Amino acid sequence: MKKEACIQISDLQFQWPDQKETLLNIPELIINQQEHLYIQGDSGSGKSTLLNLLGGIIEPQQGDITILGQSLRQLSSSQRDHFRAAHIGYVFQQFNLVPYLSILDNVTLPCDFSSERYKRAGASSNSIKKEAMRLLSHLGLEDEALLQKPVTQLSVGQQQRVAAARAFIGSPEIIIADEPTSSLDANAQESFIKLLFDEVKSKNTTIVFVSHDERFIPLFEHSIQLTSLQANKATTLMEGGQL
Ligand SMILES: Nc1ncnc2c1ncn2[C@@H]1O[C@H](COP(=O)(O)OP(=O)(O)OP(=O)(O)O)[C@@H](O)[C@H]1O
Repeated sequence: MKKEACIQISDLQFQWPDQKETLLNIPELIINQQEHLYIQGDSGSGKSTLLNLLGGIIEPQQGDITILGQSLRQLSSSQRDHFRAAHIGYVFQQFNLVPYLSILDNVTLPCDFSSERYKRAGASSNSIKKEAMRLLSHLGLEDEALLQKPVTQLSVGQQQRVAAARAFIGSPEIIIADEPTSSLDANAQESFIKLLFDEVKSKNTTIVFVSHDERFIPLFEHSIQLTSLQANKATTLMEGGQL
């Protein structure tokens, strides 16, 4: 059976206003549902810019990005915000947990911004709180005493698991993970990646993962390398095993 495209990029060019050259030039990229994309590149090569384009936070000067069959170009800025909240979960390098919210309230936060995520989380486990507990438990955080702690008192690895549970709640079709393992040691990185892939296996989820750690490339069907302008080269894109 033919898989549906989850992310489709065609003829994309992007340049920041103060830059002299095109930062990103991606003629074509198709990621089907349940396939995963690994993005690597030097500092300044445009990784975060590409993630922002995929999330519809910024718009390209040329070309089109279609997510789950919806061209982002056809949406207004507020429609793009709504679309992003409903369909994309984020895990950031610094986790971005809200310090004055409990662990559970941090995890359920995306459900406050998207009725779709709220409904899907409730449907998975009868209530969004139960779904948050299920995700935390699956990610190795089930100790009741631990869950009472303020997020500021969690270890880096624990904070990262809370951030991952928050990304997964309400089953968004895409998880964008921007260097999520960079603050962990090598063993913790591997176990985190395993948990991430375990959770997506049962769902129709695509992971877009930015990292410098090439150990993880074999887990991804697609990998691209962005080249930095500072290196005085044109931005290039290589896909699928050319790395
Ligand atoms: N809002 C912005 N306005 C203007 N230029 C920007 C903006 N954001 C990023 N840039 C520039 O675009 C280039 C790519 O930046 P970007 O943050 O996408 O790179 P990156 O690959 O994510 O880097 P890093 O690995 O250091 O996070 C850099 O030259 C940066 O200065």
